[in-house]
Amino acid sequence: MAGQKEQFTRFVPGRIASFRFALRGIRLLLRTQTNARIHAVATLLVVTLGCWQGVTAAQWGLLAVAITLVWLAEALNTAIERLTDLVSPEFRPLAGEVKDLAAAAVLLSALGAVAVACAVFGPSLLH
Ligand SMILES: Nc1ncnc2c1ncn2[C@@H]1O[C@H](COP(=O)(O)OP(=O)(O)OP(=O)(O)O)[C@@H](O)[C@H]1O
Repeated sequence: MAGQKEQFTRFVPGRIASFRFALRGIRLLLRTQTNARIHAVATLLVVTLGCWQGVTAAQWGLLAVAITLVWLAEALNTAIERLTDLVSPEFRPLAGEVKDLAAAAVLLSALGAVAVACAVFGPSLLH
């Protein structure tokens, strides 16, 4: 019983520390990546438009998935870029391909988000 309590008292600060590391990653993303700041503005615009248009719960779900995928791709792209610079600071075709592929993930997710935004907001904006 005492052991379980001790484990729990160690578990909670560990989880809080992990959460703080993740928040540090988000701050790093916003501070260093112009694209992340563009995503932040786009996210605010979409949420504002969604509130203004009174979109349905299902549409909010679609928008949330699309927005999350773009942020996820941007965070992983930044991590991959940094890891590539760490492993291969010199110019290497393979390192370039790794970065291009990571950038492709961001572009694909952004195109998907534009498609979702068009499907959700298009009909009401056109009328
Ligand atoms: N070490 C390298 N070897 C070969 N090509 C590279 C290397 N580093 C970068 N490149 C090429 O330059 C491109 C831009 O790389 P860079 O690290 O500057 O990303 P970035 O433009 O800062 O990306 P983002 O705008 O997402 O931050 C890569 O997609 C890749 O084609």
